[in-house]
Amino acid sequence: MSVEEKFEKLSIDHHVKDDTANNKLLDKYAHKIKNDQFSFSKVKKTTKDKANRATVENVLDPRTMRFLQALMNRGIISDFNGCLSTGKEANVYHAFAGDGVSRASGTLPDEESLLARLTQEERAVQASVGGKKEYAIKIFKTSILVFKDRERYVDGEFRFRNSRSQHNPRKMIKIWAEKEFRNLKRIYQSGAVPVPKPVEVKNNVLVMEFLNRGDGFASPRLRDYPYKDTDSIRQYYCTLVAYMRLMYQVCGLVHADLSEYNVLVHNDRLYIIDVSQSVQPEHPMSLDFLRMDIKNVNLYFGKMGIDIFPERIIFQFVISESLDKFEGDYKSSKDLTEYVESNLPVKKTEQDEMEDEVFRSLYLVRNLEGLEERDFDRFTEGKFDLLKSLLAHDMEKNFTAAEQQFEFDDENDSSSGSQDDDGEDEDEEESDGEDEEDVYYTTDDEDKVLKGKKYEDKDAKKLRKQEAKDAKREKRKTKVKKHIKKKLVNKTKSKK
Ligand SMILES: Nc1ncnc2c1ncn2[C@@H]1O[C@H](COP(=O)(O)OP(=O)(O)OP(=O)(O)O)[C@@H](O)[C@H]1O
Ligand SMILES: [Mg+2]
Repeated sequence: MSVEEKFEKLSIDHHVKDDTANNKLLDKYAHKIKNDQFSFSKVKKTTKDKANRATVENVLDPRTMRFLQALMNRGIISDFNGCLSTGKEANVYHAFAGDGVSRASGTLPDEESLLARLTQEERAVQASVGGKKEYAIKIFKTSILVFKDRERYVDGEFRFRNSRSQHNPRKMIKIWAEKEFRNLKRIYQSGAVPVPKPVEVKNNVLVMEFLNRGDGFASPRLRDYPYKDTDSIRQYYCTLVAYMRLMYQVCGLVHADLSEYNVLVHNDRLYIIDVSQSVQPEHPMSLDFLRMDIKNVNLYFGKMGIDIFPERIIFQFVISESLDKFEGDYKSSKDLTEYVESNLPVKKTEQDEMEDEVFRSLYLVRNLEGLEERDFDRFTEGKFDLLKSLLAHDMEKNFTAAEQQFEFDDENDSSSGSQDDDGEDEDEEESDGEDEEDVYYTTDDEDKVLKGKKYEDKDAKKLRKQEAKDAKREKRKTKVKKHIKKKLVNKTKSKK
């Protein structure tokens, strides 16, 4: 029996509906996907049979299988078990940790054990009796439909920006998995917000700690969590609001897909998952993503029948730099709840709802530096809302959307010298065929980042350099040209 056949035999625990919907969507638009160029270049480059790249469940193509086998060979994982979830962008599998001992090179992995599937009960027994560490393995799909949607998160994210890679699904997926790994690591190391511990990433395969409910099942999503009472709903709500602020202020990230589906309740604490799309506050759309996160969280908890806080006030709470820092215990949901409750008023009146509606329709920019040329007309027509007041001032000024005024930050004007206008650009230093490199990132206890083969320090250095370069380039991209800024300021002055 072929590997693919064996894999098809594995049953899928849940999300089956999602998968059917996904397939329907894929069928409907399959003819519109232009993948001829992609397969053509691949065929040209290699003499391998196209079947080598065929995927099982859109995920486990032979190459991915080889990575999994390599993980087993290196003793990172032992048994690779069943599928925990089949989602839009990735499948998540269960595996037991290996003994950490590399098999002699050339040892062929045992295909049987790679595809062996344990029942939940067997997993629970092995974990409790054998004391085995469990991992969740997230394998990103290389489907082009899904991949297309990712660009807006990676565009403008200078840590991962690599324009050429963005047109190559394989490279893109690698960036995506790496992005999730690095975001997880950043949050995990902060200690402020619970996330599964990241273990390793290689191409489209991410290994992390498995959050176990204790009986072989994964810990439940917030969406499926059986709350004890209203108090516990309220406490989880406040904790999640606090986590948004801590993620922003301490970890420097906006989740960008936060909802009851991407939060697990593990050992009575909320764990944030699915951070591949999370962006830094510098990302041009970070505030839009944050607003969306807040809306999702409020929508869910509002439906759960508790009092919620106004969206714009949560927004301000998350980004305010002048607000007192949280000084309680990160692990205490009581402390987190108190912190949130003492800073945020409950949403009560119709006026509050109206204000939130206006807030949802606002066009968010970070400041005048983030104003793009194409927005100039909208701005001058008065349709453009600059949230400078919201960004710059603190809670005392209790932001009301209706009171907003345009404000200009011209303090950096002198720094935008004439070089702004010459559009000079640095050379792009991008290497092709990157996806062929055997690069691993791992997190061990000393936070040592290991990289595969001979590229050990070179890669880290390259990445750091690229980040700095991209940051500069990104800044230039969104900088308003000096003459436009002048026009803009003059125009507003004359309006006053
Ligand atoms: N570390 C983990 N421990 C336990 N279960 C996990 C872990 N990571 C993910 N899961 C399970 O897998 C599901 C999907 O994970 P995730 O949200 O990261 O992937 P996804 O592809 O974005 O899924 P979707 O498209 O459905 O949002 C989660 O809802 C959760 O049930
Ligand atoms: Mg998810």
